[in-house]
Amino acid sequence: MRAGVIGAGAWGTALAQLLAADGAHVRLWALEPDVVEAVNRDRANPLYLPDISLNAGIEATSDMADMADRDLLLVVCPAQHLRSVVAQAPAGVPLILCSKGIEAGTHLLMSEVAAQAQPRSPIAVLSGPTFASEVAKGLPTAITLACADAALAARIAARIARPAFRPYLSDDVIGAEIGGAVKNVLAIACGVAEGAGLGLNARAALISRGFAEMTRFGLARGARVETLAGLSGLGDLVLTCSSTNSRNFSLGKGLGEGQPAAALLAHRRTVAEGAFTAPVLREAARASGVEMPVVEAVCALLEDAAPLPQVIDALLARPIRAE
Ligand SMILES: NC(=O)C1=CN([C@@H]2O[C@H](COP(=O)(O)OP(=O)(O)OC[C@H]3O[C@@H](n4cnc5c(N)ncnc54)[C@H](O)[C@@H]3O)[C@@H](O)[C@H]2O)C=CC1
Ligand SMILES: O=C(CO)COP(=O)(O)O
Repeated sequence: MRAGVIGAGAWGTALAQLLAADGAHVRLWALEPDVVEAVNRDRANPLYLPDISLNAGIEATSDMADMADRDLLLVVCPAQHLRSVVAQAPAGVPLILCSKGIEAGTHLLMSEVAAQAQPRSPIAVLSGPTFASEVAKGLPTAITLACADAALAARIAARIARPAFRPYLSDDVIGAEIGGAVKNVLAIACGVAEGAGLGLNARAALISRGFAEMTRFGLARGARVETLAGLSGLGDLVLTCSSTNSRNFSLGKGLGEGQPAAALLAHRRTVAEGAFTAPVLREAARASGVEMPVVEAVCALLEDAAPLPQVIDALLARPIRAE
């Protein structure tokens, strides 16, 4: 299968590197002409994935028409741009969605957005605990590949699996997407706990109670609990809530240290999806009557709606209830 990757940020570049590891030709669409030039001329993407020497099989382009001869397209743009990016992609080619988020305004998951933007294209979702730099270096990684069509999932898995990159198959597309979207918001919360010096007990509490929120929201949207407890849910939650390698965790750490959200978010080149997902998730959860107090707290901090001590006190003062 001839693969194309749409989006040359850290994750798209790392996935192109993975797919080209066996000498295969991979076409990589980048928004920025500088990125196209650096990949083709220097075999590098210093803007988004520094210190990685890229495989010779990667050919970058800024022309979406160059994707027309691909058998498979990995979509790796920020979630809020997925609709417009997918609309430009060639029709009818299987799309593997790698972005993590929920669309603002519509509350749609990426598979739902892509189905509207390219109704003829089969859809799969690739999501899990996968820091781009580690995948690019060939470090061992496992990931969920979710697709309603088992035969297509098997074909994709055969194309993307490597000795150190292990996809696990699922038919729960919604579940795989909800885990990836919600964990980014919870990683901000854990970053706040780190930045504010609240300790490791607080982090473990946020991970566990955050997972309860993810599960409530996921079940309301038709996800299966075992998907949420798998790589794309709990697995990614644990990864992103534990390390400053996560942009979302780092953003939260800044908030916890008392830096204003507006300053932290201004002029960011790399994407911290949780900042975009948080208000959308709050709206979607409220609309379906799902309680998400940790998500509400993250929104309050991102919007500078209340001082940090007050947000922490409000979470701790919630009524005692059954776990
Ligand atoms: N970096 C990682 O380790 C992982 C990232 N992801 C997800 O992949 C998606 C992309 O993230 P990264 O590759 O990390 O991005 P990044 O933060 O490294 O780079 C930003 C990307 O946004 C693109 N962009 C900016 N404005 C755009 C526009 N108007 N239209 C289309 N694209 C635009 C840039 O061209 C660039 O590719 C996100 O949803 C993220 O959550 C998923 C797994 C791992
Ligand atoms: O999704 C990721 C790892 O699975 C990357 O997390 P960040 O976007 O927080 O860096």
